[in-house]
Amino acid sequence: MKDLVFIEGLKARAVIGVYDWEKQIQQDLVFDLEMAHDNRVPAATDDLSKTLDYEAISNFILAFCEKRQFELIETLAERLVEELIAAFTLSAVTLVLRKPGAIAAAASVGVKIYRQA
Ligand SMILES: Nc1nc2c(c(=O)[nH]1)N=C([C@H](O)[C@@H](O)CO)CN2
Repeated sequence: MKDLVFIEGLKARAVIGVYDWEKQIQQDLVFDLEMAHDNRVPAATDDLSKTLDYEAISNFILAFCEKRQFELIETLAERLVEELIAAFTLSAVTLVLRKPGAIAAAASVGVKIYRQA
């Protein structure tokens, strides 16, 4: 089964970084998610409650970034995916997390993880 629900280019602000100056400011983060889901079920019923609600998941990510603080983007990615799997009963998720302002000479840097429940 190859169906997905995805979120692309979700922009959030977070206190994130290893250096002292980074702990005093918020920086931009950008999230791409692919979440496995059998989309035939919501399509058959036309029922939001049978979907992975991308609005609810986006709001969850924005709230997570607002209230949590980490040094590494790896840690943020791992903790966020753990919470998403638990909160939305995800079976599998791929997360790409970019920190576009981190390296001036690079368009972006980041991590990509894939986790199964
Ligand atoms: N693999 C990683 N490398 C680095 C990270 C990180 O979170 N993961 N973080 C930093 C600094 O916080 C950097 O973003 C400051 O510009 C360096 N390398």
